[in-house]
This record gives sequence, structure tokens and C-alpha cells, in this order.
Amino acid sequence: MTELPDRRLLLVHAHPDDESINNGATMARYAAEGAHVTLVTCTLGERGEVIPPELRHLSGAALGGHRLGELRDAMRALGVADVRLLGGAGRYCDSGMMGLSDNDDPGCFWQADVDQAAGLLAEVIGEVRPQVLVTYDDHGGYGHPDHIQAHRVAMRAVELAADSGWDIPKIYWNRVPRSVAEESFARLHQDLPGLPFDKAADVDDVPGVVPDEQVTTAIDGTAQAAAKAAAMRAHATQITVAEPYFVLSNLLAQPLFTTEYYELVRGERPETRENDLFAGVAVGEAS
Ligand SMILES: CC(=O)N[C@H]1[C@@H](O[C@@H]2[C@H](O)[C@H](O)[C@@H](O)[C@H](O)[C@H]2O)O[C@H](CO)[C@@H](O)[C@@H]1O
Ligand SMILES: [Zn+2]
Repeated sequence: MTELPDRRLLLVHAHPDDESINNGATMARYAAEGAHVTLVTCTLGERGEVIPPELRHLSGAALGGHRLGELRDAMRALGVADVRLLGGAGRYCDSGMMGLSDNDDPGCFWQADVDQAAGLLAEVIGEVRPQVLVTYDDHGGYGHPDHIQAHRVAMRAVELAADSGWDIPKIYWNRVPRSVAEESFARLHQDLPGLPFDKAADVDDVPGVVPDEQVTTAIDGTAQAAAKAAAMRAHATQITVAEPYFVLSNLLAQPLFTTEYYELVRGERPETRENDLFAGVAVGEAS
């Protein structure tokens, strides 16, 4: 196995675009600092809506293939080279929004055997030996079945990897402090008349909003703002950016955060908010 850098970060996401929305600045920052950043995406987003009219002919596997290309472009913008599809491209397909009959598709991620999928992810953990893992909370941030399943598979993979002696010292869930969300939306409502968007989303449409005290970690990605915006723009079927805001296909404007927030759910909880995902980790030796 080629020698990997001392610091190794693994992120587990549901669809192409989630990684840039939630962690684009964090990924760009650690990649620029020489850490090894590995992204595992669990589906190709085959059931997504498509924003640009000229691409609306895309659906199913064709959309999935297109979104894989968007993902590669986005990762190029962030400087992230290690990008993997869980079980290989197309192994698990997009499950659609919660409650749709799409959720019953036997090939979709929501129907996956969690232990089997977690076994595939544990193999990546054994190869990369990350000290830090980032994924969603148990609600998947906003209740999408693929996000909930990504959480379940990631947390189960951590257990399976530990059974093989591959411990991950620090595990984080994506978060946004409520005060930051509320301040950002107050500013958005002031800016909305000058934006190319007609409506704003609500604070509670933002995945992972929690009381401020639940947030243990803030990663200042101000220096990576352009890279994050470029990565989000690469996901053109899903996202339209007008910095410092963006819309998804619902065309509801929301803040594009360049400071990205996390809750440490495994590891020694810091007494004050930390500013480094690797804080306290003995980097260098494999975990
Ligand atoms: C950010 C994210 O997880 N996007 C998912 C989501 O897409 C949303 C969905 O199409 C919804 O109906 C729209 O109103 C919303 O604007 C979209 O962001 O679900 C898709 C289908 O599972 C998925 O492909 C997309 O990546
Ligand atoms: Zn998603």
C-alpha cells in the first residue's frame, strides 16, 4: 500500500452534491494542507430533479452517469483525488424522497442490507485508516432515506472496522448552530430583492440545525470560499449558486456557509469549540 499522509479524513455522503454543500470548504482546506481526504458517496443521485432545462432529458442511469461527472468536476475544484462510490458506481441507486414508492426499489440504497453495505465501507476504512470520519446524524440531516441510510451504514462500518482493529478516534456529524442559521437567514431576507431567486427557504429546511451548545467544532473555510462555490456550481443539475447563497431544485434560497460546523460524537468532547477536526489526534501512526 502506498504511504498515506499523516492526517486522513473520511467523509460518507448519500448523493453527488452533499459533500460540497456540507463539507466543501473543510475538504478543500485539509486537502490543501496535505491531509488525505477520502470521499465515499453511496448513490449516483439517479432520482434527482434537474434544474437546467437543457439537461432535463436526463433521468435514471443517464442522470447518474452525468452526476458522477459533476462529482469529479467538483472534487477537482476542491483538490480531492480519492473519490469512491460505495460498492462501485451504480451498486446502490438513489431512493428518492421519503415516502415515495421509489423507496421500495429493491436496488435502492434505502433497501440495502446495512451490514453488507457497512462491510464494503469497512474495507475502505481498513485501507485508508482515517483518524476522522464525517457523516450525517441519525435523521440524515433532513430525513432523506439515503442520508439516513448513509448514517446507519457509516456508524455500522465503524463498528465492523473496530472488530478488525481499525479504530477511528474521532467521528463527527454535520451540524449548523441555530444562531448562525437564524442570523444568515435574516441577512438573506434583506439581500433577497437583489438576488436571482424569488423565495427563501426556512431555517428548519437546513439540514442539521441544532442548539449552539451542541456544536463542538467550527472549521473556518473563508479561504476556501471560492473553491466551495466552484464545487457547488459543478453540481449544475442540482444547485444554482449566487454567492453567498444557493438554491436546490426547489428554488428556495439558502445560505452558502463557508464556516462549516460539526458535532463530535466519538472522541473527547472539547470544553470549548475546537477549530480542527484532527485536534487531539496522535497523527502519524495508523489507528
Ligand atoms: C441535497 C440532496 O440531498 N438532494 C437530493 C434530493 O433532492 C431534492 C429532491 O429532489 C426534492 O424533491 C427537491 O424539492 C429538492 O430541491 C432536491 O434537493 O433528493 C433527490 C432524490 O432522492 C436526490 O437525487 C438529491 O441528490
Ligand atoms: Zn443528498
